[in-house]
Amino acid sequence: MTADLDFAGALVYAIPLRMRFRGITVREGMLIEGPAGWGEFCPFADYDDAESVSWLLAAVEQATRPPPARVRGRIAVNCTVPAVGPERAHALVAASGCTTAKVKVADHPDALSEDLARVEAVRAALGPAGRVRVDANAVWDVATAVRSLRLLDGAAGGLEYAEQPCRTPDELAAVRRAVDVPIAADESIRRADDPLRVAVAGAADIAVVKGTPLGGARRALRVAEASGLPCVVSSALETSVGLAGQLALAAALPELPYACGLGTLSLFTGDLVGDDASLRPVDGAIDVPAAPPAPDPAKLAEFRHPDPERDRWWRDRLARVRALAVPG
Ligand SMILES: O=C(O)CCC(=O)C1=CC=C[C@@H](O)[C@@H]1C(=O)O
Ligand SMILES: [Mg+2]
Repeated sequence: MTADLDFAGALVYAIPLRMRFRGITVREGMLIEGPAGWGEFCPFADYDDAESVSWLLAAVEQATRPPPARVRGRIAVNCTVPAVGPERAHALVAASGCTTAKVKVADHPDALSEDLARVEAVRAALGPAGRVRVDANAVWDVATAVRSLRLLDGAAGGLEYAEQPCRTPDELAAVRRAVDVPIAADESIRRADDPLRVAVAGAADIAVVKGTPLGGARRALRVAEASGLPCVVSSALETSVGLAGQLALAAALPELPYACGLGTLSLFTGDLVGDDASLRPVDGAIDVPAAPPAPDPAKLAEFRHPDPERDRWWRDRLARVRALAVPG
């Protein structure tokens, strides 16, 4: 299946972010061309080779197969608010055109007062009809999650949901029993040994499905079905090339009751496709492209990784992950 892919000609990119997100300030990855278009291979540095196999499968699916059948052509998205001060958070939300915002919280051990101020500012920017969700990226213990979520729910004037407050499904279930805020599972699904078998029903109200780390749109659709829960599609900070695959997933899900976390190009200083093809939200939603957009040569020249050692690191990583994906 991978014989048609131009692995040797894969391109390594580096795009600075506008603000630190998930501990990174520059997003790196690779673009790979195949018979159906371009795919993006961009596991974060903390994903080891074995965990990166599914990221490669997502790139291969997109470069070799057409997107799955869609049931919608436009995807409502949330504004993503990193761990920034309240003024910046307010400005980001006000400029986004979105009516839902996802606020990063628990960025460091003493973050709660900053988190409360950020959430209040986001509510003020959205007005009473907007929706505010938070994401703690699995760092709280159960007691801290329960205490923090009660306070954040108050500061937000009602939270839509809390994403991955703790690490394990058992901890999520305990938090879910103790608070009124709905719970969404993210890392419990995308970093599970077998996302098709992970039991999040009972531990969560909502499943966050990310097509890129889950092995592509088709595999993510199976994970969504196996979860038995309403789903939110969320980005893994791809350029427009990889985001197209995530939008294809969001377009194919039978039900999509929540805004998706796919407005993340606002965190980037640039993109790899032309400005007219860049998958940025307009009025809080993104139109699903018919096929993954092709990179623009001028943008590739601008964002080609400037460090030859880093370029080599990505090529070596791709070779190792390919060897794991296709043994022998
Ligand atoms: O869901 C969103 O609004 C944006 C995407 C997002 O938050 C994430 C993207 C990439 C890595 C993750 O740590 C992070 C998440 O935890 O959901
Ligand atoms: Mg998350």
